[in-house]
Amino acid sequence: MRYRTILLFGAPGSGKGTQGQIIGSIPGFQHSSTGDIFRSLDLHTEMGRKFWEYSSRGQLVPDELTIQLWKQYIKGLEYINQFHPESEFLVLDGLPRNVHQKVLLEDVIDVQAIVYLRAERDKMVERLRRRALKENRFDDASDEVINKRMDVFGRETRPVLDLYPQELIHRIDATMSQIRILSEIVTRVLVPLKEAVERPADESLASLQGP
Ligand SMILES: Nc1ncnc2c1ncn2[C@@H]1O[C@H](COP(=O)(O)OP(=O)(O)O)[C@@H](O)[C@H]1O
Repeated sequence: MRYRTILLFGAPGSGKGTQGQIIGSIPGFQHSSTGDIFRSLDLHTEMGRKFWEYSSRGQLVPDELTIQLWKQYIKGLEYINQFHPESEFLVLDGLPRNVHQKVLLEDVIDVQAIVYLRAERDKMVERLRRRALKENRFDDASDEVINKRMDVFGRETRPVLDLYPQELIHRIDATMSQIRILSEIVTRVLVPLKEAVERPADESLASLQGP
């Protein structure tokens, strides 16, 4: 069974992580961020070193490694009973990040909606500079690395959107307040999807129970 999936899509600094964390606290939605998974690695391990090596230069970690790590992580969540794919949506943040990753994931995820958080590049660069001060992230540490990451988004990640059916894509202005962005995502995407999966079960239950 492929995971029912909502993609959180947007450039670095668009606010995917903030929204993803909040959405992940709503019952029925499992947030999974590849950036968070990478940052949780011990930098002394082979995988941790690879992450540091690429991300500190503003580059993507190689695709096979990324997908392998993510699959292990999500299987682990299923195994310890923290993710229930038969009843929950996966909210994927930071994956797929290029066309090859999209292809590698095709037999694993069933993309039912895409939330695309959009803002002008300058706005997002400004946010990343502020985040660097607050969160001490080495991939936000210099304008050079930040600009490199924005270029990678435009060149490798943004084209992925063109490969999905356009009716799945919900474009949302990432410069609005966080609560308004959340409200848009909830009403335009989460409620309709959740009600659509719950409806058949309810209806069949109702028919079992009679009038
Ligand atoms: N799907 C992915 N493929 C390759 N590298 C990734 C992927 N997701 C995250 N990374 C690595 O982790 C870094 C941080 O990612 P993330 O937390 O999503 O930050 P941001 O959205 O600000 O770029 C990326 O710059 C990249 O090096």
